[in-house]
Amino acid sequence: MTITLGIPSKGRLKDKTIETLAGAGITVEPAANARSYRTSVTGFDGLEVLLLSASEIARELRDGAIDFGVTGEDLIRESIPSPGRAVEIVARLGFGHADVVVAVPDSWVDVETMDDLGDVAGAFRARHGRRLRIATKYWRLTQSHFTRLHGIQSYRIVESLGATEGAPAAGSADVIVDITSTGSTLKANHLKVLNDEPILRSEACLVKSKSRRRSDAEELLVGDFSGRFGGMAPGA
Ligand SMILES: Nc1ncnc2c1ncn2[C@@H]1O[C@H](COP(=O)(O)OP(=O)(O)OP(=O)(O)O)[C@@H](O)[C@H]1O
Ligand SMILES: O=P(O)(O)OC[C@H]1O[C@H](OP(=O)(O)OP(=O)(O)O)[C@H](O)[C@@H]1O
Repeated sequence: MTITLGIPSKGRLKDKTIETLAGAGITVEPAANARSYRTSVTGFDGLEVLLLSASEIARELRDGAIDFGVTGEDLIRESIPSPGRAVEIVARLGFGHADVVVAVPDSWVDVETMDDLGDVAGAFRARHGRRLRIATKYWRLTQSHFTRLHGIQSYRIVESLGATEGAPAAGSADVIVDITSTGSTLKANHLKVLNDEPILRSEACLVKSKSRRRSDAEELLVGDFSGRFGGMAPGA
C-alpha cells in the first residue's frame, strides 16, 4: 500500500522542496535517469514520489491522481475551480514567494489603484473603440479579481504564455497580470504595480488532494505524512 507525493522535477521550486522533505526526515534520491518521473525515497514507508512540473502537480491534485503535491499556491488557485473542495493546504513551506499582481504602463500617471483602472476600463471603448486588454496566463485569478472583487466588467483577456511583461510595449495588450518577486522584470518593461493588495501572495505549499479515493489504511498513512509537516504554517 502506498500514497503518492508529486514534487517539481525542475524549475525554481525543485531544490528547496527536496531540502524541506529532508528537514522532515524524508530523503528523495535522484531519479535513476533524467527522463524518469519516479524516484525512490527513504524515511517514510509507503511513500512514492513522482517528479512532475509545478503546474502538472496542481492538475494532478485537482483530479485526485496523487495524494500530496508541492507546488505554488498561484498554480493551485489558477488550475482548480473550487480549491477548498478539491484540495487542502497542509503547510506553507516558506519558499517560492511571489505575488500575482496587476501592472500598468509607468506612463499611466493617473492610474494607481484598481478603482482608477476600473474608471479607465469603463471609458476605454468610447475612447479607443475596443475594450481594455489584459495579458496574462492567470485567467481564473484575473477574472475573479477584476469582475468579482472589483466589479469591473469591461475588459478582454489576451492569453499570454510567455514574456507577458512585454505585451503592452508590443501593442498586444494594455495592462498585465503576472507573477513578480524582485520586480526587476516589470521595471525593465516600464510597468508599475497598482497600490492595492496583490491578487495573491503566493508561496510553495504542501497540498493534499481531497478528490482521491483512499482506503482507511491509506488515510492513516496520509495523516502520518501530514503530521510530519505539522509545525509549519497551515493554509486556508
Ligand atoms: N520570480 C518568479 N517567477 C515565476 N514564478 C515564481 C517566481 N518565484 C516563485 N515562483 C513560483 O514558482 C512556481 C513555478 O515554478 P517554475 O516556473 O520553476 O515552474 P515550471 O517548471 O516552469 O513549471 P511549469 O512547467 O509547470 O510551468 C509558481 O508557483 C510561482 O509562483
Ligand atoms: O519580479 P522578477 O524577479 O523579475 O520575476 C518575475 C519574472 O520571473 C518569471 O519569469 P522567468 O524569466 O523566470 O521565466 P518563466 O516565466 O519561464 O518562469 C516570471 O514569469 C516573471 O516574468
